[in-house]
Amino acid sequence: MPGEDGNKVIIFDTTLRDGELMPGVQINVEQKLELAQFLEFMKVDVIEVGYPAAKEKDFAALFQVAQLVKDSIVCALASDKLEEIMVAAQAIKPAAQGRIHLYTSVNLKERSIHSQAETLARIKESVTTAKNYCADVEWSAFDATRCEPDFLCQAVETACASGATTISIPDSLGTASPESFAQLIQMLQQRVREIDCTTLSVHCHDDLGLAVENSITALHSGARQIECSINGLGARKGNADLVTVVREIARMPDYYTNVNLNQLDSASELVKQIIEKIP
Ligand SMILES: CC(C)C(=O)C(=O)O
Repeated sequence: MPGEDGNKVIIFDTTLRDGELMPGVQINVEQKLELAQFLEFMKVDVIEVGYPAAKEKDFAALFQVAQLVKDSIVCALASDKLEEIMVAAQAIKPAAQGRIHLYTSVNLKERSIHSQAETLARIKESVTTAKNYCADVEWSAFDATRCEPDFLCQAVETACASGATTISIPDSLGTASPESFAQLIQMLQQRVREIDCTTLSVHCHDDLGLAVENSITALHSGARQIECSINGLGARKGNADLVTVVREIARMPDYYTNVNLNQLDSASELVKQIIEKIP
């Protein structure tokens, strides 16, 4: 991975985006602002604030967070549709450090050469377009753990060649085991040479209660960014819990994060209070 220090693990918080997909969770713009400022204060590296093309309030939240937050990267999610990329770019315009996070589903149900070629073309076009707006572009291989491995390699190669600076391998439905997830990450490291020029990220869901273990295991296979959320909020059973991930890494001799360990309990409490206020 690029950068001066290969042992640093980048902490990417998605409480404000994937966290809101947990049944019953809603976070309003003021609460997003409050939590984003706290995440910056505790030195989270990347804050994913929302999906602005899908939710109008996320556009407002992103635009305001982007004006206020200077030390963390402010990130907006978009699919590979060009209209969505433009909305994401507008939402993060005021950011001192902005990121556009793109995703494309790589688990193709119909495995025709035609649909594979179309998907690769969409990845190329979307990453290239996002790069015109923002130097920092993350690309996620949605449903990577259930994708055909040869096609996953081609998709990742395409995203790297088109200029993605971070490649994320999500276990979108939370079906992977630590062994199978580690093997997948190792396979990509071995077969896609260009991945070395990017930061390799993981995004694990907790359907089997393995999101933290899968994320930590991936570090040994070369991942250097972990996507997680405070109190593990996220779609269905949630994402890897940031508090646990950061504490686990702090106990490991080979890796470190920039996150202030003394603020973890307060962050957890703040999110609990926000959830309790939901009518
Ligand atoms: C959009 C992507 C990153 C996602 O949330 C997932 O794969 O679970």
